[in-house]
Amino acid sequence: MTNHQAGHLSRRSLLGAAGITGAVAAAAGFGAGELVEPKAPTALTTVGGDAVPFHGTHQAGIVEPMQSVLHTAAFDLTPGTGRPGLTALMKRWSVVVAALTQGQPAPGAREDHVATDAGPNSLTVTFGFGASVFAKAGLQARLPEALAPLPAFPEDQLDRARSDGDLWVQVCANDPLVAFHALRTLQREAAGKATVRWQMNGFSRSPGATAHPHTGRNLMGQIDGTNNPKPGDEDFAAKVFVPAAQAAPAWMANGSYVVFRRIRMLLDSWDRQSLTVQERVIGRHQASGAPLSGGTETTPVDLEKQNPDGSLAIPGDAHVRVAAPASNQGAAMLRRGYSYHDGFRPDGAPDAGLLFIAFQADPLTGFVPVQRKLARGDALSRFVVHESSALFAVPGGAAEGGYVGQALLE
Ligand SMILES: C=CC1=C(C)c2cc3[nH]c(cc4nc(cc5[nH]c(cc1n2)c(C)c5CCC(=O)O)C(CCC(=O)O)=C4C)c(C)c3C=C
Ligand SMILES: [Fe+2]
Repeated sequence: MTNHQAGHLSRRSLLGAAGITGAVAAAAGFGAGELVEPKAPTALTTVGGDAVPFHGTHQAGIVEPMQSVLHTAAFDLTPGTGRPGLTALMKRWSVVVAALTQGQPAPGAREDHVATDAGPNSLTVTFGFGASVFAKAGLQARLPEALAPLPAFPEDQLDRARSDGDLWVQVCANDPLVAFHALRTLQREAAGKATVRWQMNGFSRSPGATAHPHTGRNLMGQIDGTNNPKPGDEDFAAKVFVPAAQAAPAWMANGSYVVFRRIRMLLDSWDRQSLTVQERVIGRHQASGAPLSGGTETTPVDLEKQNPDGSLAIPGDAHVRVAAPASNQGAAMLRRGYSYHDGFRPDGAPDAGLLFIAFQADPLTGFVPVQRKLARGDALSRFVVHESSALFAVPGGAAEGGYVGQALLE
């Protein structure tokens, strides 16, 4: 039993006792609640103490379970930074992140105490390079073909100021102060070399929020992420990471490509649909996440299954049908999206949706064909608007004493 559960139980039993004595308490002139002893302070739990290694074959923040808080930002190099400045920045960012992810202060930086006592809280920081940085740093010869600009998809309403960028950072943690502190530290360390181009904030379920942990939900209420490739799958690495042996360019060995899309949900319109319509749009039951073809959340989707009247159990334009690898020559990606809410728009509608983040070995055989198909025939597209877009090369992880991007920059 965790400290939290113990606290909860003792409070519940105390409340039970208070129920019995409530009448006596009221008669004595104070509420029954006041008889409840304050909960004992909870020590730093395993949530706060959890640390994810920074060094490794792959960067952290890709295969790890999602944390509850996301900050993601793109930086542009300041004029004149060039390759030496970029190299110095990646070295410095790596040193700082290696420390912060282990709950240590950033070496050589003034301690601001924003995250003091908070523990590492599963902090991960993932770095990427956008196509635009290669010319600025004199690295055109090392630009991966896979970083070719994403095509324009029908119905895209992209804000270019909140798209693309030279460098990408994804900061994830199970504590908002830890996440903010990491992002702010990265920004400070970039002074004179790079400035923030855009920044967005996302959230997911808190660790321990449910006694039956399952795949998280998005702001439409759906369980989202069920049919993601799983780290235990035989072909997981081939789908998500650039194989070291055949990496082209070689510096992308063990790296990945991340597609970022800010996708606003038209929640007022969504809320006006019946549950039946909502479930047919996705092809899964809302409460359980089970496919409309039957079973439980984890039952494989049966795209052939028919209803007694001969109609398809999973409609022809259902999101899971159109997005499925089976409908896209096996195209797959690891989705690690976060919800966002940026208040309300002038018309009163929530400015909210999904910060879609998907890692794959090659976007040209991952995201691009799937999004092409979704943009043409996905029932969900009536309820979403793609507002920002970016593609970044995410190099492999740093070795002890090394830094992210070393193979590119040296
Ligand atoms: C181009 C790729 C995709 C975009 C963009 C996208 C947006 C998007 N998706 C949901 C909600 C769900 N998606 C689900 C499954 C799913 N989605 C994609 C791809 C994109 N989604 C894939 C490849 C899959 C898996 C398909 C399969 O193999 O079955 C699901 C079902 C649960 C799950 O498997 O994750 C939901 C729910 C939203 C709301 C959204 C844009 C806002
Ligand atoms: Fe999806």
